Amino acid sequence: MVVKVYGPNYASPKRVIVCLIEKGIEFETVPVDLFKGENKSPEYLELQPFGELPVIQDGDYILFESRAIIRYYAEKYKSQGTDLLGKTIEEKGLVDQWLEVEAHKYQPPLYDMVVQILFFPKMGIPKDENKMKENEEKLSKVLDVYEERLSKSKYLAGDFFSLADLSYLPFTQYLVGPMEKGYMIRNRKHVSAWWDDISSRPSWQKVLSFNFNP
Ligand SMILES: N[C@@H](CCC(=O)N[C@@H](CS(=O)(=O)O)C(=O)NCC(=O)O)C(=O)O
Repeated sequence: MVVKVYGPNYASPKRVIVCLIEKGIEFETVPVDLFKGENKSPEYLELQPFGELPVIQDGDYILFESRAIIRYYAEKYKSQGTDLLGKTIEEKGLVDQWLEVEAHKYQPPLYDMVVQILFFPKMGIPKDENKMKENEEKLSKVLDVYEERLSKSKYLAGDFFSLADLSYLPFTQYLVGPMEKGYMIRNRKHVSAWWDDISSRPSWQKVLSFNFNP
């Protein structure tokens, strides 16, 4: 059964897509246009009651929350493609730790900035400069922790690329790309080297090359 990924144009679904590519899992995409409110349609809400992207359909199995989805496929296809979970229970613990840090410390301030810089202008909503400054300061403190960690370890969970690193790809791409805040990465030597390493992976380059139809 081919996995259906809803909302390929957006960052959280890309977190799932890059994982499927790393694992060599066949998928197809179903466009969902947030600006047309298609994520609030009854059909979509039937799949994802919070009306957020992504959701996947794998036969009768439906799953939402991008990090739950990548954990599911990393486990289900553990012996296929790149091992993204670590080998020992201690490594798995560190993968989970840095995945949780990404979800609860890195993503929230960055998501607020993404919405303000990339979404608000399309919706005619003015930026809140104070909020932007506050979020950039929060994100900067989190990146300082990564700089320290990555001065001791090639990847966040250890000397292997894992879900913990993969999870950072979509939104950090926004940061260094359309948000024009790449200096937050480049000003940190070890974070910069880590970003160059993970973002140059063929899987992520493939995601960037897709011309997903909105
Ligand atoms: N924790 C969720 C967050 C999903 C989420 O916020 N998705 C955004 C799209 S993206 O910018 O994260 O890619 C969305 O649907 N936003 C529309 C909305 O919240 O109504 C996940 O990781 O799947």
